Amino acid sequence: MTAVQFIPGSSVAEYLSLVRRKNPLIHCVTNEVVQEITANVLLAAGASPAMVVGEGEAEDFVGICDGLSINVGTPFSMRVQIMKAAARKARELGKPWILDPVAAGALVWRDKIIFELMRTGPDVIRGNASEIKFLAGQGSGGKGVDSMDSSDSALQAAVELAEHYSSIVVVTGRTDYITDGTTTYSAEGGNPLITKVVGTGCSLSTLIAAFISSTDSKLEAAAACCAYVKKASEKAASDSKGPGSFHAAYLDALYNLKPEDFNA
Ligand SMILES: Nc1ncnc2c1ncn2[C@@H]1O[C@H](COP(=O)(O)OP(=O)(O)OP(=O)(O)O)[C@@H](O)[C@H]1O
Ligand SMILES: Cc1ncsc1CCO
Ligand SMILES: [Mg+2]
Repeated sequence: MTAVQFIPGSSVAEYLSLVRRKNPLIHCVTNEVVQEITANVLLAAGASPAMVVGEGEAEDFVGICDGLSINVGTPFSMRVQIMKAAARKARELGKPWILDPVAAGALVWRDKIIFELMRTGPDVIRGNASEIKFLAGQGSGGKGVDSMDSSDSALQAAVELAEHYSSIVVVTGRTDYITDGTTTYSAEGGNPLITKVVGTGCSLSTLIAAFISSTDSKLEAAAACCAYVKKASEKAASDSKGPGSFHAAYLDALYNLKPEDFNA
């Protein structure tokens, strides 16, 4: 059994402050569905998004950005070449990068791409429970892009995946687990309404890129990011009537939450 610890509020405050101070530039190679929420989540939290996806410039931009987020949500051959080249460049330059393995387990072509990207050494792999279980050799994936499993049931898979790829693994759900295979943090709370807004997982991955780009303590920073998002999700749910108003309230909550709010 893996021992799990909470990320303390003081750490959430510390890493959120670092993001706000550094305002990291995050290179997003993500899917068509979530471009808007991804850019706005980064801005609201205090980072700077840039969707540089052209074949002539994506690789060069890795040299300019502070962190890279790769999301395989809507792959096609040119996009795949660009993702692989950007990932290799990040590895070569030592730039932090995160992989979001959207719908892992659902489609053979996509799975091959995901495994190749995982072998390129992401600092963090962030997925929902079904994705993480599949990648660890358990289960057959979710319902398309959605999870069919609880994050509790994926904790052991996350630990094994982290050990195997020497990467941090974040598995999200009712409870988020953040592990490097040795130390495991959890972030609890939030509100299930967040799952009714598309791209909240994808944009979380990109926000984790911003947090890990702001410090060398990447595991703690990734856990702090999850706890920050859980709190914003709670606040947004209490200020909204359904998915539409939640979307706006969530951006407002990310923007208005202050590091001091986590010290209490
Ligand atoms: N049952 C739940 N209760 C509270 N929060 C949840 C629940 N399920 C997921 N979340 C939160 O929703 C966010 C997205 O996680 P999820 O596991 O749904 O990602 P995802 O399936 O990759 O999302 P997407 O593909 O739509 O971007 C995370 O912040 C997570 O903590
Ligand atoms: C709905 C959807 N389809 C491909 S990617 C994506 C965004 C959520 O992962
Ligand atoms: Mg996802």
